[in-house]
Amino acid sequence: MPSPAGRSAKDFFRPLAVGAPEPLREIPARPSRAIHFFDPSNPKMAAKVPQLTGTVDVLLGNLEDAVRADNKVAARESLVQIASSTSGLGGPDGSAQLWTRINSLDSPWVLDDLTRLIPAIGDKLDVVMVPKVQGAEDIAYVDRLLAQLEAKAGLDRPILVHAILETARGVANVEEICGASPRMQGLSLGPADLAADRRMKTTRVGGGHPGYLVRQDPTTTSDGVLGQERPTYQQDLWHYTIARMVDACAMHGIYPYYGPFGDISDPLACEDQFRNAFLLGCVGAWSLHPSQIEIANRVFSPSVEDIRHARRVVAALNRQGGDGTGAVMLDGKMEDDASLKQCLVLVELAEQLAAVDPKLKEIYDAIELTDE
Ligand SMILES: CC(C)(COP(=O)(O)OP(=O)(O)OC[C@H]1O[C@@H](n2cnc3c(N)ncnc32)[C@H](O)[C@@H]1OP(=O)(O)O)[C@@H](O)C(=O)NCCC(=O)NCCSC(=O)C[C@](C)(O)C(=O)O
Ligand SMILES: [Mg+2]
Repeated sequence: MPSPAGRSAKDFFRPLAVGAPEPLREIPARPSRAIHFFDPSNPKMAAKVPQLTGTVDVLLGNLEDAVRADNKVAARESLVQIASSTSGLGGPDGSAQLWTRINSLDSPWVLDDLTRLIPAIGDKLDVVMVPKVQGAEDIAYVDRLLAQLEAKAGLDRPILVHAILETARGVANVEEICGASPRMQGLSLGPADLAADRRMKTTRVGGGHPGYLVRQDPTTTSDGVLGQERPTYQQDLWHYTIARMVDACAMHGIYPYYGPFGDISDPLACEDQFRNAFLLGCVGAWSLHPSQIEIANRVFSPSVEDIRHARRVVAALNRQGGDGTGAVMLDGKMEDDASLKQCLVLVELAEQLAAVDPKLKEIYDAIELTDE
């Protein structure tokens, strides 16, 4: 049966152009807690890139929305200059990955974005983020074009593709988008465009809304008197979409990300939104302002408490049988093969992060287990 992208199984991992690099069989789990957006045409932001390189997992040169139309060419050219001149940025050995968000596929700029960037800095670019992806056909278009450009540029490493879900059709097609190409690295939520496309009645870039709530039922006393207290609980507008993204990504072995939180002045709500996404299965979020990098780095790194608990569960199950099967009691709770698997998710993530973050390594290494 053909894949959603129309390719048979035997052709799925064939390069789409003669001389293009072999597609990857597995998407590497490179830490990407914060994808930090900068406008390369903004001199102040561009000047901050070298100092951010050691502090953030991913730097993304944004060419799409938030870059003025009359700055599109300047942004593209400045990105070429920044990628060529910043040490430690991009490529397999970069201390920060280099991503770009190209203009949308129906825009007048996108063809020049790709034909300019790939030959000039294709060896540095790790991931191309494609906005407003509607279905597998959009990924197929970018996939073939990237293969042609990689072959022409003589690149030996395939550039990966990340799709933003920001239309109702994109959400409806989320599974086929994730499976459309071996280049697919992950998905981000685009809450602002998605809200507009869905005709939601919000005006924010991500985050909640005080009107989206549930209210507790009225309470009555034993005398039948109606109580006045009716607490309300704000709900998460993005839960449904994030949950769909997480399942689609897990099914295809790629990575889900929350996306942007536009209220820079509310770090607490930003942290909560990021943490919800982390707990549901996302590996990172976007940072739009330098102040959001620390929030994402902290939230998307497992806590000391989680790692201590996870290691205790691993140790307890190993003590029992050595192969991690069976059931044990720890702190009054049953732990078994399935809770072990959850704990291993956290332990493996901590190892990946410690490999790139020396401060975190020190913190995780210092955790002591009190059990015998
Ligand atoms: C919000 C803004 C206007 C506040 O910018 P500001 O200059 O007013 O803020 P500030 O607090 O005064 O900035 C302090 C310093 O940090 C710099 N700075 C500030 N931001 C950055 C940055 N990102 N990277 C590097 N440096 C930055 C800024 O230039 C300044 O430098 P200075 O100390 O030399 O004066 C600004 O931060 C910004 O433009 N951020 C990026 C916005 C962006 O990329 N938006 C697009 C992604 S969200 C989106 O597209 C939606 C989506 C997914 O498509 C969909 O939901 O549909
Ligand atoms: Mg958008």
